[in-house]
Amino acid sequence: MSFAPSLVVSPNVELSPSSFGFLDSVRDGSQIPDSSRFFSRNRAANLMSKKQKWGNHSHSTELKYPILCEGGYGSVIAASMVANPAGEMAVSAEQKVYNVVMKQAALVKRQLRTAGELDVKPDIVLPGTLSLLNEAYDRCGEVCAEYAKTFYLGTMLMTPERQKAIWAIYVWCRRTDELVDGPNASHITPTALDRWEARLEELFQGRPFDMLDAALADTVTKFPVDIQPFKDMIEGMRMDLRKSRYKNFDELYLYCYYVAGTVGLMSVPIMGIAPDSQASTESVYNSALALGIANQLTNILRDVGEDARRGRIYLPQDELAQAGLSDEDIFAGRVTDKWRNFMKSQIKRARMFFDEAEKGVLELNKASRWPVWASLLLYRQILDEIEANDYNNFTKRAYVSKAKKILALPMAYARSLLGPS
Ligand SMILES: CC(C)=CCC/C(C)=C/CC/C(C)=C/CC/C(C)=C/[C@@H]1[C@@H](COP(=O)(O)OP(=O)(O)O)[C@]1(C)CC/C=C(\C)CC/C=C(\C)CCC=C(C)C
Ligand SMILES: [Mn+2]
Repeated sequence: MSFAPSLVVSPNVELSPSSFGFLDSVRDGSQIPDSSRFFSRNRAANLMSKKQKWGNHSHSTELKYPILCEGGYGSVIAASMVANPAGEMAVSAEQKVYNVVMKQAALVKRQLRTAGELDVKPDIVLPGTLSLLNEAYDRCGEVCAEYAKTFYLGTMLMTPERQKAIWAIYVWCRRTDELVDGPNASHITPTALDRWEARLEELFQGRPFDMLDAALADTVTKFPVDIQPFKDMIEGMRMDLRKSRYKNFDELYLYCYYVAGTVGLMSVPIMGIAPDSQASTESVYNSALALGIANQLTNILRDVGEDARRGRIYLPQDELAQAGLSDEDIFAGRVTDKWRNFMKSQIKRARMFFDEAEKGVLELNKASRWPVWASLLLYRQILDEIEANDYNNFTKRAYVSKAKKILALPMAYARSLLGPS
C-alpha cells in the first residue's frame, strides 16, 4: 500500500486522544475500532517497581561533565548538591540525570541475570492481531524512512525485532517532538501534554490508543524498556512551553537530557550490549546519554538564528554574558569576533560529549554499531560545517552535503567492525 507519512498534528486545538490519530487508521481506512484489544494482557507486573533501588553502584557525591571553566576547558567537577540563593540544597541537573541512568542500567542488568541474555519474547498472538501489528510496525518503518533516512538505513543491519523496535520508538519520539515543534505547536498546552503522558502510561500498561502506539506497546513487552525516559521527554516538551532562556549550562544540560539524552536511554535496551563487552552497563548508558546531549547541543548550535526568530535562545546566559554578548546581539545576528570565540567554546563542549559517546559505541552489539556510528559521524560533521560557515549560524544553515553523507556510511561501517577490546 502506498502511504505518504505525514506527522501533521490534527488542527484540533485541545488535543483529545483522537487528535493524535494522525498517521493512523482513518487515513487509509484500516480502522482499529478498539485498539486495546491488541494487548489485553496487563503488563504491570513486567514494569519496574517504583520502590526498586538504583542498584549497587558506588559513586562519589560529585559528578563530572565537560563544562566550561574559567581559563578554558576541562572536566570540571560539578557539585551534585548545589545551594540555591535561598540557601536550600537543590539537586543538580547532572545528579537527576545520573539517577535515571542508574535506574535504566539496573533494569537491563536485572533482565540479563534472569534471561541469560536479551531474548526477544514472542509476539502476543491473539486472533487477527498479528497482521495488524505487522502493519503497525511497517507504518513506523515508513515514517522513519521518510523523516530520518540515515537512521532508517542504519537499522537495515539489525535483526528484524530490533529494527522494528527502533522504528516504533522513533515514531513515538517524532510524534512527541511534533507536538511542540510541528505546525500546531502554538495550540499545544500543558494539558495536552498531560494527556499525551496519560496515553503513554496506558500503552505501557498494554492499552495502546492507536496503531502506532500499538507497535510501541508491543516493543516494551519484548525489551527491558522503562517508561521514565519517555516521561522525561514529555517533561522536556513542557520545559519548552514555559521557558525560552537558560540561565547556565546546568539548566541547558537538563533540557538536552529531556529531549535527546532520553533517546539514548530508550535505545540501548533495544540495541543491546555486545556479549563480550567488559564495560559496565552504567558506562554504556553514560555514552548513550552523551550522544543524545552531543546531538542536541549540535542541533542548538546549528539552529541559533532559526530559534532566535522564534524568540528562543538555547544558550547559557551566564556564558553569553562572560563573552560580552547579550540577547540583542543574537537577535541582531551579527557575526563578530566575540561571537566567534563564544561559538568556538560551545563547539568544543559539544565535541567533548561526542568523544564521551564514542567510547560506548564499541560496546554495543555488532549490528547496532553501524547506525549509531553513522548518526554520530553525520551529526558531528554539522559542527565542522558551522566552522566552515565562519560561525554564521544566524543566516546560514550548516548542513552536511549528500556526498559527505554517503561517504559517512562506509566509514561508519568500517568503524562498526571494531568491537569491545
Ligand atoms: C540507531 C539510532 C541512532 C537510533 C535512535 C533512533 C531514534 C529513536 C531517534 C529519535 C529521534 C527523535 C525524533 C527525537 C525527538 C526529539 C528530537 C527531535 C531530538 C533531536 C534529534 C535530531 O532530529 P532533527 O535533526 O530532525 O531535529 P529537528 O527536530 O529537525 O530540530 C536530536 C538532536 C536528538 C537525537 C538523539 C539521538 C538520536 C540519540 C542517539 C543515541 C543513541 C542511539 C544511543 C547510542 C548508544 C551509545 C552507547 C553511544
Ligand atoms: Mn525539533
